Amino acid sequence: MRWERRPPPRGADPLSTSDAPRPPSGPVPAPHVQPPTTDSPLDPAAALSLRNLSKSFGDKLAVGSVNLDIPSGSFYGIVGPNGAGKTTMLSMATGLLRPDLGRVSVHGVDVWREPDAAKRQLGVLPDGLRLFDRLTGAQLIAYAGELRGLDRETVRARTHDLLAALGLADAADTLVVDYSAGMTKKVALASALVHAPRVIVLDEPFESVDPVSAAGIRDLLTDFVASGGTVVVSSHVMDLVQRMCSHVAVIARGVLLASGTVEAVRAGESLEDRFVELVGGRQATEGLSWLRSS
Ligand SMILES: Nc1ncnc2c1ncn2[C@@H]1O[C@H](COP(=O)(O)OP(=O)(O)OP(=O)(O)O)[C@@H](O)[C@H]1O
Repeated sequence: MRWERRPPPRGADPLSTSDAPRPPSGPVPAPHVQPPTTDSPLDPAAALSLRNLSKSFGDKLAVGSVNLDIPSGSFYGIVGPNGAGKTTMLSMATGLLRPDLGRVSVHGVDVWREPDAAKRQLGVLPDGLRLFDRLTGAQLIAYAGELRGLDRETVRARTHDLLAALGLADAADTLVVDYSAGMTKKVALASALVHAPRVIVLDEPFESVDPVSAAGIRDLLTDFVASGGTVVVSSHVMDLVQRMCSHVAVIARGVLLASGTVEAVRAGESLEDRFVELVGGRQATEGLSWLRSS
């Protein structure tokens, strides 16, 4: 499918790291080059601008004072260990979860003060999204398009294009409840794209998706970025992020440890090695000696 041409991406950002407190143990500090701070104004030129974004669940700090600018036209990876706060951060950034503190804007529009205007610019694939699964794939995408105010003809044409682009044409009239996990992910992605957003935010988009479909989704996202759109993707697969993304942010225990271009963050190492260094190394498995065969 084709995407509208948009202004070219901004130049690569220098490495930046958060001014937020570091987790209590382990991480190796990254070089520190003028990151946005809690007091910096939201950056209207950024696709997403996060300031002092914070959220606790009871006593548990899920996200602590994240400051981050995601450049327009970037393919931005968010990486972190399980429970790091990625989903919580992305949910707050896209208007799905109200922050305790902080602000976020999408192309200069405040997500929590002007939610309708902000959400028109956003396409979101949340983790574990519940869908109206008694609709067919085609009906679900069309429903998402009409909710976004598109006229019937545009919805019909885009639904057709998206089903074809994501390899779901043969399942267009199948109920979503009968889709596999990977097909469900793809139809949710199609529903997030139908209104042609400027910024696409995807939480674990490749989970449960077969390699051929994953390559198709990657191509679609790469085309979208090439046409001036911005993609933000959380993933645990470092190799994929290193190959696919122009920028990356590393988050652990709710704190941003490093952010910037992939080249700058990995600093000559593989992203995976750098990630392990930043988040505090591997976990010991000595305690599982009973699991080893004798
Ligand atoms: N609704 C909730 N209620 C209570 N605690 C929550 C809730 N959502 C998240 N948390 C906690 O907040 C922390 C961050 O969770 P989050 O889902 O944002 O992490 P994540 O980086 O997306 O993890 P994963 O990679 O495993 O998906 C975790 O400790 C989690 O247990």
